[in-house]
Amino acid sequence: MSLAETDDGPIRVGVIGGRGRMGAEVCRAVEAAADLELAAVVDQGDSLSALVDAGTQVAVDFTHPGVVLDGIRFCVEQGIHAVVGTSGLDELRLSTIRGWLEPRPELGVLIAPNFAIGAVLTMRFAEIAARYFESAEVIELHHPRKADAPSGTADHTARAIAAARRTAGLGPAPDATTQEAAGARGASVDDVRVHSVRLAGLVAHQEVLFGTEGETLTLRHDSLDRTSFMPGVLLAVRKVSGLPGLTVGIEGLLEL
Ligand SMILES: NC(=O)C1=CN([C@@H]2O[C@H](COP(=O)(O)OP(=O)(O)OC[C@H]3O[C@@H](n4cnc5c(N)ncnc54)[C@H](OP(=O)(O)O)[C@@H]3O)[C@@H](O)[C@H]2O)C=CC1
Ligand SMILES: O=C(O)C1=N[C@H](C(=O)O)C[C@H](O)C1
Repeated sequence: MSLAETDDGPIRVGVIGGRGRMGAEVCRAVEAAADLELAAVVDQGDSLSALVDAGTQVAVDFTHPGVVLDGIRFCVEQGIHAVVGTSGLDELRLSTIRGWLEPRPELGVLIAPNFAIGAVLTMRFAEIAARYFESAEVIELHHPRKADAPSGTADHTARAIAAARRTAGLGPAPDATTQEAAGARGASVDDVRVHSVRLAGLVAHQEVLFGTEGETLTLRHDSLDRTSFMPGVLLAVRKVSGLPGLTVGIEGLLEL
């Protein structure tokens, strides 16, 4: 039996980055779920082979953009399904992962920029709203220990807005700025401005601002605690073995 096959017992879950902020929360959530078993916890300095030794069927990765590909590649080579929350997986990296999966059509890798239901809905609402407004900007706000900027969620949101604007035939958002302090207008992600705030006391938050003649629309989501991500992570863990290939986002699992 390959590691990814189930024997109708609890799903054996391994957590990569299991001593980090998200990884530790995932370990607690898995331990509290009757249909899941925490089989292995791997962190910096540990060998990924512990996942295999423990008979891991689904690995969950919350590590760092610099190492996430190593974990995914290892899982695919070892026949372990993977659920990945780590940010920094751009289109180029996604196509590399698709290439690794080609010889393993039975395996599932699910990557989500954000597992919180409110964040998933915010991205969907933003995509719907985008074509009705001349202007759109994204502000993401996070805890100061976050390694990357902008956040994966903001990057995904901005690209979804940009795609919807293109489909609607909208041109660039109006902006007459000719003089600015470096960074004052944020980063340009697919021509959508994204502003990153890092502030002690915050967890993970995002505002999407839309504006047109005489009105604005603001979408805001707040993850006040990392437990907000757990229902989405556990849903992905339960479903990934039935989703062969690469899946991006949990929208499909929520039937949005
Ligand atoms: N998709 C989503 O819903 C969410 C995604 N995230 C993303 O998840 C990632 C992790 O975030 P967070 O938990 O806050 O970060 P942390 O830094 O708290 O956790 C990452 C953990 O991974 C460990 N690690 C580093 N390298 C390796 C390696 N090669 N093998 C195994 N473990 C390793 C780190 O160890 P050490 O500290 O020693 O380096 C650390 O314990 C980020 O990319 C973040 O953006 C976060 C929240 C929600
Ligand atoms: O690092 C975090 O904390 C988070 N990272 C993800 C991202 O980069 O979008 C998801 C969420 O914003 C929390």
